[in-house]
Amino acid sequence: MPALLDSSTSLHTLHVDRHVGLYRAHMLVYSLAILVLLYHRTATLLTASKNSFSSLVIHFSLLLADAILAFMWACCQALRWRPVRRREFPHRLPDPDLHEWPALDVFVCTADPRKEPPASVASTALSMMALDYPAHKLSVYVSDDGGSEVTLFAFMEAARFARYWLPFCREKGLVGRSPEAYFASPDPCGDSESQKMKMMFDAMKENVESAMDKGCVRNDFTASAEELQFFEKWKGFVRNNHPSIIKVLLKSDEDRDITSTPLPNLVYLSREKRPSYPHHFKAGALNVLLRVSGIMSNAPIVLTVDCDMYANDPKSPQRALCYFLDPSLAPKLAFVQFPQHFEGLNKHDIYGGEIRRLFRINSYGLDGLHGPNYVGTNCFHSRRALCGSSPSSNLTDSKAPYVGSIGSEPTMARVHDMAACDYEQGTKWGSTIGFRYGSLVEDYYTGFRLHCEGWKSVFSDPAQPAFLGDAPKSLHDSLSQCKRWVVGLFEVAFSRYSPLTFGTRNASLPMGLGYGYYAFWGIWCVPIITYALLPQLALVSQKPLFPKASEPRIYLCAYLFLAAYGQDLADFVMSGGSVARWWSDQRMWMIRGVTSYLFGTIEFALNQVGIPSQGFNVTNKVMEEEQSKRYDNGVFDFGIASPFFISLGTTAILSLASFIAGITRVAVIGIRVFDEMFVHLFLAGFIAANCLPIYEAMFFRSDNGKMPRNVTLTSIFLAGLVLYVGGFLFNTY
Ligand SMILES: O=c1ccn([C@@H]2O[C@H](COP(=O)(O)OP(=O)(O)O[C@H]3O[C@H](CO)[C@@H](O)[C@H](O)[C@H]3O)[C@@H](O)[C@H]2O)c(=O)[nH]1
Ligand SMILES: [Mn+2]
Repeated sequence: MPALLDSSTSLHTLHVDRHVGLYRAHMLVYSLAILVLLYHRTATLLTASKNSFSSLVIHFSLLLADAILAFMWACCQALRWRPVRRREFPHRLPDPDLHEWPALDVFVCTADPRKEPPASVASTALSMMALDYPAHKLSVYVSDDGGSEVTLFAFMEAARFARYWLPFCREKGLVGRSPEAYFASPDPCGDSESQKMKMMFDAMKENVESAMDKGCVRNDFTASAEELQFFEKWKGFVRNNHPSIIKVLLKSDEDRDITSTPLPNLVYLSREKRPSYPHHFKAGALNVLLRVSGIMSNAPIVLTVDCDMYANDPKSPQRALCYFLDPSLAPKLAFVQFPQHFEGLNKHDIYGGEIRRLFRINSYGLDGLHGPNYVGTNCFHSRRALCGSSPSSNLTDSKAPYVGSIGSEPTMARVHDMAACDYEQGTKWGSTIGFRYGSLVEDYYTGFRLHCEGWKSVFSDPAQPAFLGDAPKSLHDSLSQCKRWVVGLFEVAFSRYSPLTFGTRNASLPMGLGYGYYAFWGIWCVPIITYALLPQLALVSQKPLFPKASEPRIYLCAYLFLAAYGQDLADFVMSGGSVARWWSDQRMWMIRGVTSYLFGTIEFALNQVGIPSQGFNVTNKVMEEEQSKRYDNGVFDFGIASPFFISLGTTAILSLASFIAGITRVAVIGIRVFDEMFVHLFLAGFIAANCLPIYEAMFFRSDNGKMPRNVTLTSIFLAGLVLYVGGFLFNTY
C-alpha cells in the first residue's frame, strides 16, 4: 500500500516536542550542578570521617541519598531526551467492506468477585463487544481467576442484554459504551428507549447482585435449564483448586441482536487451578487466553484490558489500525498502548491516582525512543510478537495454527487441554513466548523483554480517552498497589534481565535507562527517608548540615531543589494537569517514600532470603458509601491501623516537632539561628506543610477515616524515640 506513505493520506503523524533543545541544555547545566554537589558531599565525608563515627554515618547517608537522587535523575533524562506526540487519522483507513481488516480478540481479566463486582466486569465486557468493529471479526474473552459461578452467570445475563445494548449504542452513537458507566453518568439520554434499557440493565444487575449475596446461582434466576445444569460443575469447587471451565456464550456466525446484526463472539474461561502448580497470576491468565483464542478465533490483534477499564471510544481499534496497517511500521510493531485514564478522581486527586508521570509524561518520552512500556491494559498487541516470533521474521511465514469452529466438540476438547495447569510445563510459555513470568508487574516486564528483542511500540493518546477505569480511592489501597509494583519492579531490576545491563545492551542505552527509572523505583525510599530524618534531627540538635542562607553555596542547593521541582511542575502542567493536582502528586511521592517504597523494598529483600509474601493482591474496586463520600470531599482516609500509617505518622510528627523547635529557637535567640539553620527549617517546614492532612487526621478529626488512636500514639512514641537516638548521634557530631 504505497499510497499510505503519502503525507496527505498517511494514517498517522509524529511531532517531536518543540522544547527538546531546552530540555537538553538544562540537562547539561543541571548535571554540572549535581557533579559539584556530589564533589562537595564526598569532600565533606572525607574530612568528617576523621572527626567521629557519627559524622561518618551522617555524611555517608547524605552522600548515598544524593547519589541515588542523581542516579534517578540520570535515568529520567532518557525519558526527556526526545518526547513525541502522535496523531492518527482513522478516517483514512481503507473501507472494511473492500479491504480486509485484521480480526480483533479482546481479553478481559478478572480475579476476585468480591473486589471486582461481576456486574461491573460484565459491563466492561459489554463495552468491548460494542466496539465499532465488524462483529464477525471481534471476539471477547473473559478470564475469571476468581473461578466464580456468579461471574459466569453475570456473563450469561450480559450475553442476553447485549442483543439490546449493542444496537442501542449504535443507534444513539454513544461514546462510552459501558452500560454501568452510561447509566451512572449525570446526563444519560432521558427518552423512553433509554429508560427501557436502564430498567433492563438494573434488572440484570439486581439478578447478579442477589446471586452474589447468596454466593451461588440457584433455580430462581433467569438462566435456562441447560445453563443451570452447567452450574452443577461448581459443586465441591474451591477457588484455587478446580478444573477448567470454558463456555462459549455467543457465536458471531449464529447469534444476532434484535436488529438481526451479528453479535461478536463471547467466551467465558476459568483456567484450571491446582495448589501444586504455580499459576503466575495475571500473566498466567493472559497466556491461557492467548492459546485458547488462538484455537477459537486466532485474531492477529489482541487487546488486553483490566476488568475495570471500559471502552470510552468505540473507534479506538481504528486508531490502533492506523499503525498496524502501516507497512513501514507493522513488521516491527509489537503493541499500541493507550494511556490509563481514571474517572471519579476527586478535584485535587489527593492520592495522586492519575499517576500522570508514569502513564502519560514518561510514555511520550519512551515513544520517542523505541516506544512506550506496556501498562497491562488498554493495549493492542500483535499476536505475532507475543507468540515468540522475532521482528525480523517474515510477516507471512508464521504458520497459521488450527482454528476450529468456535464451539465445536473438538475445539472444546483442545481448549480445555490448553487451559490445564500442567500444559505449560516444559514449554517456553512465560519465558520467550507470551506474557513473561517472574515479576509481579508482568506488563512492565513483558513490554521490556519485547523491546529487548527488537520490537517497537507506539503510544496513542487521543483527546477523547479511549478507555476509562477506576483508580484506588482509599489511601491504603493506593499504597498497597504501589508496594506491589515496587516488589515487581525490583524483581526485574535484580534479575539477569536488569534494564541497566541487559536492557542497555539489547534495546539501547536510553531505553535501558528509561526502564531502569522504573525498575529501581523503590530505592526512592533511601533519599526520601534520609531527608525526612537527618535535617530534622540536626535542627533539633542545632548542628547545621547544609550551607548558611548567607553563604553563596546556598545558590547551588536552591538551584538543585527549585529546578527539579520546577521542571516536574512544568511537565505536569504542560501535559494538561493542574497545579493543585501536581501538589498532591509530589506529596504522594513523599508519602510513598516512607510507605510503599520502603515496605516494598523490605518485602523484596525478605523474598530474596526465602520469606514469601502474599503475591498479587488484587486492588479493591468497591467502596463503602461513607468512605467514598470522604473521598469525593477530598478528605484523607486512614481509618485502619496499618504499618504504612505508623511510618507515615512518625515522620510527620518528627518534622512538626523539629520545625516547632527550630522556629522557637529563632524567636528566642534571633536571626543568626535562622541564617544558620535555614535549609533545615525550610525542609522541615515544607514536609510539615505537606503533612497538614495527616496532623488533621491525628488530632482534629472524629470520623471513621481519622488516624486510629493507637497509630497516633505509636507514631508519637516512635518519633520521640528517633529524636532521642538522634540526640546521641548528633551529640558526638
Ligand atoms: O491473579 C490475578 C491477579 C489479577 N488479575 C487481573 O489483573 C488486573 C489488574 O489487577 P488490579 O488488582 O486492578 O491491579 P492494578 O495494580 O490496579 O493494575 C495495574 O498493575 C498491574 C500489574 O501489577 C497490571 O497488570 C494492570 O494492568 C495495571 O492496571 C485485574 O483485571 C485483575 O482481575 C488476574 O487476572 N489474575
Ligand atoms: Mn486496577
